[in-house]
Amino acid sequence: MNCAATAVRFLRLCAPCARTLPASCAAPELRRAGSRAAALIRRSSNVQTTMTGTTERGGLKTIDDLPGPRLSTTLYWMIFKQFGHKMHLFQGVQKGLYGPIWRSKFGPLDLVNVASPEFIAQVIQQEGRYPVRIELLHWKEYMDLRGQAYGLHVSKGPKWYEIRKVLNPKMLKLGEVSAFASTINQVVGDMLQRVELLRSRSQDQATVSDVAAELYKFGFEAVSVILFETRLGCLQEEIPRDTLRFIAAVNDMLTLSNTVIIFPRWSRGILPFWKRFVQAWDELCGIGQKLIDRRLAEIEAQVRSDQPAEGLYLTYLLSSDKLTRSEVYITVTELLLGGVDTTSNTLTWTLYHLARDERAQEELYREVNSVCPDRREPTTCDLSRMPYLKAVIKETLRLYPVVPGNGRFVTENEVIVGDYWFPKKTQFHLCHFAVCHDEAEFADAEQFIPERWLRPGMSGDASARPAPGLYRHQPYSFIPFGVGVRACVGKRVAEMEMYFALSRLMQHYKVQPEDDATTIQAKTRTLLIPEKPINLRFLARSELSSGSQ
Ligand code: HEM
Repeated sequence: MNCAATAVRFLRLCAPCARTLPASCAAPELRRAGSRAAALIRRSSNVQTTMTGTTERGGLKTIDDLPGPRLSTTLYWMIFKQFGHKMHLFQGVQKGLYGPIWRSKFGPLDLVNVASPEFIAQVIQQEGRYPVRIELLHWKEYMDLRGQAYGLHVSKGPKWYEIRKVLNPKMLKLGEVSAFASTINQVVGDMLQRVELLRSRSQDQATVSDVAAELYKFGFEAVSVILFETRLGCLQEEIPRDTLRFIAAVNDMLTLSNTVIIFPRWSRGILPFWKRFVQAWDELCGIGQKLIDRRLAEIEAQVRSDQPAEGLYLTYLLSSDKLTRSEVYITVTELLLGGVDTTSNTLTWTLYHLARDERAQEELYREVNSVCPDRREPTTCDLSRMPYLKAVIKETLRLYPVVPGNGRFVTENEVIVGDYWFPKKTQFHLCHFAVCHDEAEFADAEQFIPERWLRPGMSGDASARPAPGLYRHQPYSFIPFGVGVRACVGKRVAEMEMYFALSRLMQHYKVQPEDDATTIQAKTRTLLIPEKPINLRFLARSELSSGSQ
């Protein structure tokens, strides 16, 4: 994929104000670090705003003083060194060459890359009240073409915040999200049945091929059941035709989005991409709208017959009366876009590592089994007693931050990072992957060590391997769900899906690699995905000797 497209896709997912960090979005240590960074900026800044609102930059350097590759150098790395699909690794290479802040140009983008937790914290501190990740002008153009309302990705300023204010309470509050638990657990049950079916069909009665593709179906079904309050049948043996069309439309729109953004507007009549992009959006919105309208008709019928209209997220949105119908359509669609392959790829990488790390897998199994003996289905309350489970997911997100780079297009403020001054409308690229893999931030950074997320003594296993210093890291060195008011709105839902799915998979199966010798690398297609299919063996614990059950 073109490097500009890849960069754009990074930034699409990734986008606002540490000063207004809500409790739901950031851990206390993150907020403390945020205030430290703000104090640092205030102290070190010698920028003064004059009466006319212009800024004297004092002794600070500007964007033109930043080191960074020429376009020809970038192209050389992309094409000849084959970093086009390894943008996550490219962050580290460039950091090694230019230090923790550098400039790079990709197609239409002029990026300031920051790759240290301190600098990331400084950008976030100055991002303003209504942060933006990147301007998606082609999405806006589509919405204008169809006269549609703007959703989370196109709305700006207070309008964006109004939408977030409606979405947040039912998505980010732990207590509220628990209402989704039993529904998610049903979907997990279907996923387990599908694993059984696939095993039974495999030659060795154990292997599931392309685990990421299977978990994608799980991710799609799990988030859709909350958003549309309808089962789509993604995990059935025969996936319904409309569901297949829906899945294809999501893929097409996201893929074409990356192509369309890099071509100038005048090429739209000549090249086929814009037309196909519009078709994909039409299909996606059409199916989404149909699902929402169908559910709305059911709710209206319930209300007419004096039955309580109980539902999950859609009922809440429709009944909140704070969003127009058109805003509900687009918002639900955007939640779906953010919520499928993020969760599924994280789960895939988790299983991949556990399959190769018997000790960690057994530690996890022991924990799940001690909290929920005899394969009892875990509840949200049980999850709170599974620190190792959470540590395993965190460690996976550190090694494979599924959104490896985030973005901030800072429009409200001039920004100071280190001893550089940047004008308003500077596009920052926050190199999260590079930071997560930096030895200076994480001891044994390339190793899968869930214990680093446990406080000393939290793991039940005396032979666990944490070493002194393993537990410490700077809070902004690990922000897989982003940070601030613009952070991921689906974080709680994603965690719940992953915790239930992983704990129940562990209750039933011991996971092994199909082939020990093959390691599978990550590649970037916006998200960090496996470069080739991951096949795993799922050995039924009920058939194993009692020691490893
Ligand atoms: C492992 C799972 C997930 C990861 C790692 C993840 C990560 C992220 C990141 C890094 C951002 C950008 C945040 C920022 O700019 O500070 C984001 C935004 C977003 N995520 Fe997630 N996400 C995940 C799951 C989900 C799920 C399940 C949903 C939907 C239910 C979702 C919906 C969204 C939406 C709508 C945005 C844009 C929010 C806005 O711009 O206001 N995500 N996510």
